[in-house]
Order: sequence, then C-alpha cells, then structure tokens
Amino acid sequence: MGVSTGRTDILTLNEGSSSLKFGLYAAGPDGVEQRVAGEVEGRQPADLFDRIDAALAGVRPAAVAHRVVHGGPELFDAVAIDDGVLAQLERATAFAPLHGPAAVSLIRASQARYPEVPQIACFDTGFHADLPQVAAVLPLPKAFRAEGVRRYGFHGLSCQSIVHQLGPDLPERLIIAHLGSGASVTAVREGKSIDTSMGLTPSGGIVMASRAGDLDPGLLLYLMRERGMDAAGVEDVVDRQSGMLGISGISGDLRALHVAAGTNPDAALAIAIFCRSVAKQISAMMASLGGADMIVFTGGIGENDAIVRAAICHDLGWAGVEIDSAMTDGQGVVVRVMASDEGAAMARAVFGLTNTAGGAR
Ligand SMILES: Nc1ncnc2c1ncn2[C@@H]1O[C@H](COP(=O)(O)OP(=O)(O)O)[C@@H](O)[C@H]1O
Ligand SMILES: CC(=O)OP(=O)(O)O
Ligand SMILES: [Mg+2]
Repeated sequence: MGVSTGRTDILTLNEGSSSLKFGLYAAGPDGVEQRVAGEVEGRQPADLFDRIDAALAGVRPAAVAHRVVHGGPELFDAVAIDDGVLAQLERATAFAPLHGPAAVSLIRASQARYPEVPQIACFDTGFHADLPQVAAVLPLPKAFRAEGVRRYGFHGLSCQSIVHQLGPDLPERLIIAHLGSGASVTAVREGKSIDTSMGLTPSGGIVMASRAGDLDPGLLLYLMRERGMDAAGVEDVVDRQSGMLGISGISGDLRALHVAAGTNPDAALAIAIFCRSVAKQISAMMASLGGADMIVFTGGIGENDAIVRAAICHDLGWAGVEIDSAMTDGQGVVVRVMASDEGAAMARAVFGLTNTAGGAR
C-alpha cells in the first residue's frame, strides 16, 4: 500500500445523517496529517467522486476508509471490504436503517471509482465493543442476545478522536457529548467506553435533530395498534419526523431554531427539550462513572453552539459543572469544546491495519 515512502495517502469518507465529509490524510508511523478536507451537505450527489477527485488534485489514494455506523454483531474492528464483508454490512443495515443503505451504496460507488484500491470499513461501534455487560445487555428475554440484540453505541470514531487528542490530559472519568444531527453521550473510564446513550440502533438515546431518541415502548405499540402503522411508518416517524424537527414543526437545525425562537414558542421548546435531554443523559453517565472529571462537547452542535452548551451546563450546576471551568478554582468538572476528527481516527485505524496485516511494503 505504498508504505515504502513512509507515508500512505488515505481517503476518508464519513457519511453522517446530514452531511458527507471527506478527507485526505497522509499516514505514517508517527501519526496522520490531514491534507484535504471537504464536505457535501445532504447526501451522495451523482458527481460526488468527480468533486472528491478535484479536491484531491491528482493524488491517488492508497486506501479508502469508510465510516460505517453499524457492522452488526461480528464486525467492530477496521476491516478490508471483500464480498463476504460487504454481505455482512448489507445484513447490518437492519440495525441502522438511516445510515446503513447509504454507506453500502457509497462503498459500491467507491469500489467502482477506485477498483484497484483497498476499501476499509471503520466502525462507529468499535469503541464500544467491550462495554461491560451491565451496559451492553438490554432488558429483554435472554434469547434475543444470540441474534445480536444488545447496546452497541455509536459515534465511536468521534470518541476515539477525542481520546487521542486529549493524550496525556485524558482524565479517569470523561463524558463525551457528541452533538450533531445524530447525538449521543458516552461515559469513558481510562480511555474505554463503559456506557453510552445509543442502543441497538442510532435511533435511541437523547433527543436529536429529527430522531426522537429513547421512547416509551408503549408509544410504539400505540402507533402500531391505534394508527395502524407498519415498521416503515414507525421508522419514518421516530427517525425522520421527530426530535427538534418534530417538536418545533419547522426545523431540526439549531441555527434555524435559534433564529425562530424569539417569535415561535415551539422552536424555543425544541431547544429546551434538547438541552434538558442532553443534561439528563450526562447525569446518567455520571452515575455510571461515579462522577466526572471532564465533559467534552463535540459534533456540529457541541463545537459551535455556545447557547446550547451553556443551557446544558446550567442544568448540571448541581454536579459542579461550570461552563467556564478555567475561571474556577479547579474544584469543578472541566468542560472542554473539541473538534471531532473522525477522519483522523479512521486514517489511524487503516494505517494500523495495513501495517499489522503486513500489507505490501
Ligand atoms: N453554528 C452552529 N450552531 C448550532 N448548530 C450548528 C452550527 N453548525 C452546525 N450545527 C449543527 O450541527 C449539525 C451537523 O453536525 P455534524 O456533527 O456535522 O452532523 P452529522 O455528522 O450528523 O451530519 C447541523 O445539522 C446543525 O444542526
Ligand atoms: C450514529 C449517528 O447518528 O451518526 P450521525 O450523527 O453522523 O448521523
Ligand atoms: Mg457525524
């Protein structure tokens, strides 16, 4: 994989629910360095790879890394995609209907565009693979576990990138609030995930842009029984019509909600419910960790929305959380804002994989 030069050019593709981010990283034994960054709003346009190639300016990647939200019950570590893996990924779309099919079609398109180039899947679930049973096991009949029904947890590449960036500053008890279109909160002890808000699928946990997050299961039964909805109908409601979009009736994007909030009480309510939901989940993670030393806000909202961060921290004042912890005497919980770099986490995983596998040097 061209490692003989000491650097491997890795194209990273990160398809989220609201955007497609790509990057070119030069990876070597001493780490990765980002050379190109790009983002496409929405999802896969027809000319995606023309746009990417234009941004790469003639660089031919030695590997393409794909962020895959869910690998199913067997795939957690970065893996080269062959026909067998692709079949597993297709089966795993059942666990992530909002992300899975698009990821598989992106992999196929990338294989067609770069047929000679290894395609590597990097999983959001990897960081949470070893969740302790008390967090991983869902309170259903035991037989369901055999078919892979468990808490998986997502945004793991984002969490890995935060842990990596913290380096020697990594505290024992860390809570990562990844707040983007999809949003989740993860409890990290000594660099390892010990609990996380999302469950079997990325539909669960905190309130999101258009996803409801955790719901009373009886509500789903109500929709099926009283509204006659089938699985597709329920999925559309809970994944696409709910969350801040559902509450406000206008948008799931906080930038639009802040603009509307002054005159539209439902927009203000959507923001308030989102912030409270995040604060409650952070509190839950404090229970799992026995307190917290640091909270990191990341993701599109976490990195950019100071109003939301302040509202969440206000709700957590009882726990010693202060938004500007640098101003305090160091007794409270440190609050940091950090940029998620899922691409770098993927590039590091791909470089590690190709080296440990003894890939052509
Ligand atoms: N300046 C901002 N203020 C508030 N929210 C923002 C801002 N910039 C981006 N966002 C939010 O971040 C979301 C995108 O976050 P991101 O982590 O990139 O999501 P995803 O990976 O799910 O596509 C947008 O939908 C928007 O709601
Ligand atoms: C797992 C998930 O929800 O991802 P995203 O936030 O990128 O949509
Ligand atoms: Mg994302």
